Amino acid sequence: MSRIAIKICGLSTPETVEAALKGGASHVGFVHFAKSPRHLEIDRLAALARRAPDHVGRVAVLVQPDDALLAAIAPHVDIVQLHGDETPERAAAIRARFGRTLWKAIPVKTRADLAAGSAYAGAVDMLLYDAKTPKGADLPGGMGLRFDWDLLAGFRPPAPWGLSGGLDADNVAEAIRITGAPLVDVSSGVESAPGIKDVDKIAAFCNAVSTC
Ligand SMILES: O=C(O)c1ccccc1NCC(=O)[C@H](O)[C@H](O)COP(=O)(O)O
Repeated sequence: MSRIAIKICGLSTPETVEAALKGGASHVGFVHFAKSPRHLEIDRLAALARRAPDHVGRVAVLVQPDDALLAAIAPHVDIVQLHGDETPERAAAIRARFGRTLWKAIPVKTRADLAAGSAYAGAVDMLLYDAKTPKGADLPGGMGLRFDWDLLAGFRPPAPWGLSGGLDADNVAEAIRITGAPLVDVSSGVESAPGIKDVDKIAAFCNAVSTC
């Protein structure tokens, strides 16, 4: 396994889950959000999550989930990643009620956006700095967009953190060099088309991270 944690997100087939595991991913991510090309119904999400061994974190990516959805999905994963406009109070309540490790995506376009993470320190276990998607976009993540990594150079995140947004095998080493990210998260950059993961791209991404 790489020194830097790797989350391959938006997996939707057994073959691509296996490719992530073979590449040494520390986390595998599954999206439950109807507008996403990576959306998985709960039974399929659960079946894919079961393929990961205990040392690999299984992450459910959710957007403003209500308690009923959380009750249905949380038993199948180790980590819930909140990727919507959930408040710190709602995040803390979810963590307390469902007993899962909680990650919160922080959408970033400008330096001012980084500050939003502070309010979640103590309420969640990890902050995932991800590129902000355009107003009115169907998806709050998974669009292959990147933000200016220099914003994170010298920045002291208020909690454990990871980097996301527009990463791929060609740019991830530079992103890690600039930001010092301890975890990198990728979706579009290991796809051949939206929602279609590519086993060779997953291998290349994991390989690129392992050289860092
Ligand atoms: O991937 C999606 O379709 C998605 C939908 C709704 C909320 C979040 C989503 N993805 C979140 C992720 O964790 C992605 O890995 C992250 O945004 C990076 O995506 P990309 O820039 O495509 O690598």
